[in-house]
Amino acid sequence: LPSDLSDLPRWLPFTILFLLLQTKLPDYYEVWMDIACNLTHLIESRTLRDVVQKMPELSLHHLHSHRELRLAHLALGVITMGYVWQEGQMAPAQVLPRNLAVPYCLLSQKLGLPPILVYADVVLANWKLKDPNGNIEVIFSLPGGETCSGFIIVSMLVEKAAGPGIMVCTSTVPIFHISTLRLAPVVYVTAHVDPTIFHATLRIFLSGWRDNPMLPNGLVYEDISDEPVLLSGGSAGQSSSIQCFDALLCVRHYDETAAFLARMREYMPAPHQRLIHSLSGSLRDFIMPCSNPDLCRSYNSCITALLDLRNYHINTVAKYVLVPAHHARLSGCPLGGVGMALDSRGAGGSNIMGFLKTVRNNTQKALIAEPQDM
Ligand code: HEM
Repeated sequence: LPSDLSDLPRWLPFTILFLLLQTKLPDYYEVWMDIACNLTHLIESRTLRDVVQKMPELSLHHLHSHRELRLAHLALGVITMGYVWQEGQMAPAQVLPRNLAVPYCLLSQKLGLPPILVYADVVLANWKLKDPNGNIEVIFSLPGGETCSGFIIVSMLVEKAAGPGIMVCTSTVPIFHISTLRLAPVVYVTAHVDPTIFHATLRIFLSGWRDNPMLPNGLVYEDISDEPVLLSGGSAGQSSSIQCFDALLCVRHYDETAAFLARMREYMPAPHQRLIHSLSGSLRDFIMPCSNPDLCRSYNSCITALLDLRNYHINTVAKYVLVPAHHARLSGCPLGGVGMALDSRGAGGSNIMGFLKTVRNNTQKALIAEPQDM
């Protein structure tokens, strides 16, 4: 376990679900909050870039708690995505202006996060209670209306469902309790996320500036670095929960697949990275030679749960990325070949289906032969 247990509340993704109810920043940051809250409107009226350019350059001195820092990172993250992609994929901004770039990079440095919207922002830190019954809603939305909020909330519910599993990972409770992990919330995607809107709108605002043909050289953060910076967009590949399960259950990935997942870890909060690292052990090697059928079955049921999730996810990606891309091509979408640049590649520039199937197959390979009951 990470040695610094004072990290604990920040350490566990699911804990953030219960603790990060910060929805306001000190008044000094009103301008950031106003822009982030009105993002969709400002993008649709194509005025966001003008508004951002006129924004004063704020200092970070009035941000005190970790929660305030995280909320500010989320706010500047959505503003940055809106600024870069306001005009669509065809005309991304090449330079992030100083009044946004400087506080955003300083804040990112403070938090140990990259200066781009990450999963830990847009999902883990982007929710608030809607009513006393525990219903939730997003704090900031990107364009895409209910599809956007639905996508964020479904991902958040997956994190919440993963919570008890993470709890087991960090305790000495017998492993078979992990098989109680239920990732059923992912099925809500189809009810709340419209494939066409996801594909044509939301996906663009989550795109980054690494391996992205629309911003091949990256983005210049004015007065931070003269050289453009390359950063991947937001992806649930940055979910620390799923990587925690892989680590604990010893699901091994290789070559480019492992490299991509490792790169996604760099977009997670440092305490989450440390947790994943500390869980990577030899549980499977311990179970393998053991002849206890219950233990083997419990282990396999965990792997099967992960496998089911990944199979479901592959079908979802086909429905939300590949099918709409095909329709757009058939209908002679005005974006032509250029706008489709993201279709066969994920947010990280990976070949989507090949990558996801390899991850799934590696999960399957972790299954172990169960000994006969004694
Ligand atoms: C409309 C719904 C979704 C779509 C279209 C989608 C799309 C993708 C794509 C294209 C990738 C490839 C890597 C990348 O481009 O970054 C990916 C990876 C991944 N996604 Fe999703 N995703 C969806 C929902 C979710 C949800 C709700 C979760 C749960 C938190 C999730 C978890 C993951 C994980 C963990 C990976 C890394 C590969 C793995 O470990 O299996 N995705 N997703």
